[in-house]
Amino acid sequence: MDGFLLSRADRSVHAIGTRRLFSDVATASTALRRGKADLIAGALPFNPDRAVALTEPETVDITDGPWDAPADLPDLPAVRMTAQIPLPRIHVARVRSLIERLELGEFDKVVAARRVALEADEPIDPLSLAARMIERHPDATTYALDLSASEDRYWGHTLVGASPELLVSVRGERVTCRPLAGTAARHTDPHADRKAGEDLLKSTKNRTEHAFVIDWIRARLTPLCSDLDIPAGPELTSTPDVWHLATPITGTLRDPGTDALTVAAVLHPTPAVAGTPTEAALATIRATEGDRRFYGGAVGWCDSNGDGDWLVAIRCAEISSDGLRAVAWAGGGIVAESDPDDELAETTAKLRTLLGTIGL
Ligand SMILES: C=C(O[C@H]1C=CC=C(C(=O)O)[C@@H]1O)C(=O)O
Repeated sequence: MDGFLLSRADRSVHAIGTRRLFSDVATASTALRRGKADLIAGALPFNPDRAVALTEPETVDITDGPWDAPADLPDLPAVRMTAQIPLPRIHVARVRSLIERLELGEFDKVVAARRVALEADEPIDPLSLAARMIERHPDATTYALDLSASEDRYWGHTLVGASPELLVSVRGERVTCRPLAGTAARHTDPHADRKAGEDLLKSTKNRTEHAFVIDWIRARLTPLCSDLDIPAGPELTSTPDVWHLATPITGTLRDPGTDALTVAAVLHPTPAVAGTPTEAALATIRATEGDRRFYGGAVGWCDSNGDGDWLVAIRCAEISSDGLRAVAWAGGGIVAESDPDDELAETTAKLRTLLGTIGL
């Protein structure tokens, strides 16, 4: 796939071609400010020290409403799961040992993720997968983008997902964030489903997990924003697969010249994907999981006015250049009160976003 797609219910951005590559956020932001680029689109990796995948595209098509997929996209092939990394029982054991370290006070929160490897006999077309995700997750922001602009090992790889989590949106001076943290699986029985949501909203463990994210966003936005409006407690939101705790946050940029890409880089990685304190969480994630690549990163666009939308790159898969292999990730925030088996079940529910879309 050549290009970038970000589709949500009210608006979609579809960009094609590469006019220019950017090695880091500062260079990209400077190009926008100096009028050397009209729009930059792409992704920041989970690890802020690794290479970004940011480009100025050749053409950009911005339309109202979700992306209107062409009728001639190839069908999605049958896909099979070939590995779970780590094995589910190892994920449970890993979470158990993280809880021990949390109880000792080594850190306050850490996000533990696992991944599944997928194989197909025919290529998975990233845009076909995106079109299917838009249908199945109309309230999420579906994204699909070429990662080739990053390091060579991403040549021809694409990232496709449907994220429910807005990292930041900037329109003029107005900044909006909608962090998520705290999860419960949905149920088919409406009564049980409603109760699962209500229980989540009351859960001290989940509210604690959520509060770390809000504290981080408050601390990172305070130097950048005046009139920061952060509700006292979270609200409930849902995807077809899970309930989440969400907090809608708004603020006004002190310097109207601050662009959306810069704000995204200041906020990333929030404790919704890393943990608290951030450095200790990142070191632990690196040691246990290795490189998360672009899972848990940020994906979005920013124009020369500084406006833009950046989503947390979750509920996604990275597809190989031949389209025959993919890796999907899901993680969950671990705090001292977490239960290891529940955490495994939570990642399974989150993986449904991707796996359910491809018929697994
Ligand atoms: C890290 C993920 O979800 C984040 C977003 C919402 C809820 C989360 C949680 O409850 O742990 C996570 O912070 C993921 O989907 O892989």
